[in-house]
Parts: sequence; C-alpha cells; structure tokens
Amino acid sequence: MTKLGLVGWRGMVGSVLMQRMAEEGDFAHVEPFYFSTSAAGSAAPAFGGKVGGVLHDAASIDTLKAMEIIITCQGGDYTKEVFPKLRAAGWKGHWIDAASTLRMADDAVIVLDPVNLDVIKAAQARGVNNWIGGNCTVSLMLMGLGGLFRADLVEWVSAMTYQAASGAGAQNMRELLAQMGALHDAVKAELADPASAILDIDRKVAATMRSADFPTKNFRNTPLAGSLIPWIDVPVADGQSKEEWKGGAECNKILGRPPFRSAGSIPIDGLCVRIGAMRCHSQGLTIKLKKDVPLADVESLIAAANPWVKVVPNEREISERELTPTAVTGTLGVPVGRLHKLAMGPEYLGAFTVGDQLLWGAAEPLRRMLRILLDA
Ligand SMILES: NC(=O)C1=CN([C@@H]2O[C@H](COP(=O)(O)OP(=O)(O)OC[C@H]3O[C@@H](n4cnc5c(N)ncnc54)[C@H](OP(=O)(O)O)[C@@H]3O)[C@@H](O)[C@H]2O)C=CC1
Ligand SMILES: N[C@@H](CC(=O)OP(=O)(O)O)C(=O)O
Repeated sequence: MTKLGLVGWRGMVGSVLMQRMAEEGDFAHVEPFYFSTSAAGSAAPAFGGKVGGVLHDAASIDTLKAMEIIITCQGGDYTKEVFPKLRAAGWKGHWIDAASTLRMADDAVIVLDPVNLDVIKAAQARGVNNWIGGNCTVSLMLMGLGGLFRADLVEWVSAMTYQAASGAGAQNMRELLAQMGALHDAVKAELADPASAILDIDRKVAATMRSADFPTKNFRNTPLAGSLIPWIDVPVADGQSKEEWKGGAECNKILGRPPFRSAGSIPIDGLCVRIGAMRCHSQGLTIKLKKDVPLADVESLIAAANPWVKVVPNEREISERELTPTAVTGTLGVPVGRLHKLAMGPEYLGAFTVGDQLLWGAAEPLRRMLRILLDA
C-alpha cells in the first residue's frame, strides 16, 4: 500500500481535503502518515476509518523520506523550508502542494486535471514528481471557461474578481463575521424602530467602520463588511498585484502555453478585489474571442468541458438563484452565466462565474492528482 504523508491536514484547506478524501474513499488506497509542525507525538486522526498512529514531526527529513507521496497544505513557509532539504537528501517521491512557492518552477506542473490532463500525463512520462495546485481564482476561471480555451477560441481575457474572505485565511473569515456583528450591534436599536431615519443608520454604520475599535487587524486595518478591498497580495511590476499577475502567469502554464507576455501566450489580466463573501470567489469576465462564434455554440462548448461546469441561462431569476456564492458554497459546481455578446462587437463575450475557493480552488485538484498517481 502506498505510504502517503499528510502535512497541513488540520488547517482550513487541509480539512476540506481530508473531508473530500474520506467522501471519495481515497484512504482505502493508501497507508496514511500524519505530520504536524506543532504536536508531534500526539494521537493522529482516523480519517476514512484508518487509524493513523501518532503525529510525526513535519520537520523530520528522515521520516518524510520514507513516504512515497507527500501532500502538503501547510503553506509556503513550510514548503520553502522542507522541500529543498528533502530533495537534497535524495527523496524521489511525489510532492503534491497547495502553496504557490513551487508553481512556476520548471520542474513543477500546476495541476487541474479537468483542464490540463494532457499536460499532467506528458509530465508523468518525463518523470516529473512535483505537482502543485493552482491559485484559486485561476483554477476556478479555467474550470468555468475550459471549453473555450480547449477550442482555442480565446484571444484574451479580462477578469474582474470578487474574492471571498477565505482566500485570506481562517482568521480573516472570523474577522469578516466580527465586522458584520459590530455593524449590526451599532444600529440594533434603530433597526428595531421602523420610524428611524435610514440616513442616521448609515451615518452610524460609517462611523463604526471608521472607528479605531472596528476589528480589522487581519485585513491590514481595512474594513471589509459593508465595503470592499481593491488589492489582494503584494504589489509586483506593471501596476499589478501578485494575485493579478498569477492570472496570466499560472493560466498559461496550466494550459501548457508559452510563458505569459511571450509570443503564443494568452493575455489574461484584470483587477482582483476582496469582497465580503465567505468562501466563494466570483469573477466578471470579458473575453475577446478569436472570431464571432454564435452564443449557442459558446454555451455548448463551455457546458461540455467537464462534469462540474454548468451554464446558467442569462435570465434574471435563475441568475439570482444559481449564480451566487450562497448557492455554490460547499459544492463542486462551477456555474457560468450572464453569457452574452458585449456592445464592443460580436467577438466580445461577457460572462460571470462562481466557484468554491476551498474545493476546486484549493483541495480538489490536489486530491485528484493523488488519485492519478495512485491509479498510474
Ligand atoms: N486559504 C486559502 O484559500 C488557500 C490556501 N492555500 C495554501 O494553503 C496553505 C494553508 O492555508 P490554510 O489551510 O488557510 O491555513 P491554516 O492557517 O488554516 O492552516 C495551516 C496550519 O496552521 C496550523 N494551525 C495552527 N493553529 C491551528 C488551528 N487552530 N486550526 C487549524 N490549524 C492550525 C496547522 O499546522 P499544524 O497542525 O502543523 O500545527 C495547519 O496545518 C496556505 O498557506 C496556502 O499556501 C492554497 C490555496 C487557497
Ligand atoms: N490569494 C488567494 C488565496 C491563495 O491562497 O492563493 P495562492 O494559493 O495563490 O497563494 C486569495 O486571497 O483569495
């Protein structure tokens, strides 16, 4: 039975991964070894009905070296610290990682098999053994639009994102809820009085958001509830944030295209914005098609690309019901809607897509890569 090392299994992404592995019966195919950066020696969990013994030290290269496959959701600092030492010690096993650290490395593949199984298979044949999950926004956009890329119809894409608090981490999700609670508390009495003036309520809400007591530590001192944050991650070149840069860089790599901004790559760019959703990222997309393709054909191509994408008719009621974070959260479905040709011309397509940032955005591509390796 394949020895599988699990690192970061109790974090937010790791917990979603464990839940999905249990649901899909993946533990039946492996001998799991659980690692910890904080509690080595304590009892390991028993996901999938398999008792895992004790927690191993996630910094122990000797123990990690005995694994045939390691999946880590521990984060980039862990990868930076441990991965080079493990390879330097001669470890030849498969490394599956949620962190961005190794994504653009030449000897690593960004995995999203419903979109790039061909790239994964070719890499397996070359002996690649570093398999990295893509950025959540990127993976969710490609799950939605994969059919158009596969048909080579996309000249460029502009993605305007509406990213959930979960992308910033578990503490940020908590802080968003604390902010919502603080805003409600500030105007509770006025809300209970139907005769109160809405502009007084609004003034109090704005004052609460701007007050020094408002809980904003995790969001870099910026309120999110009742507002938004038009910057995600650090600045990079050309006026972009790193999250925006990942759109172009990672999409092209996932699709097996030349590097972003070089000949043959697809320009993909836009603005990434944090909003007060819990764990679903949404994206408003402008797509320049290579030619005028009838809308019905566009819809068929999108719908046929994978079993999880679903075209939502461009109608008000169904869009309000099915094309929202509330409808999608906790599911593997990737609805794509608002599909219509834009006023700029018949090659310009408007679209809106929503996806769970912790499932297809993080855990699911890793889980599926594990199965590809186990089934090889
Ligand atoms: N959040 C996201 O949207 C995405 C994250 N990623 C990547 O995954 C990495 C992990 O992200 P995420 O899961 O959000 O990180 P978490 O902070 O939830 O978990 C990371 C680690 O923190 C330790 N930890 C300390 N206190 C707790 C606690 N109270 N509950 C659970 N774990 C705790 C655990 O390590 P230990 O058990 O060893 O103590 C855990 O494995 C990120 O750094 C990023 O690289 C990738 C895609 C999306
Ligand atoms: N940066 C993403 C989440 C994330 O972890 O991305 P990456 O895996 O590329 O570091 C967000 O804030 O929504």
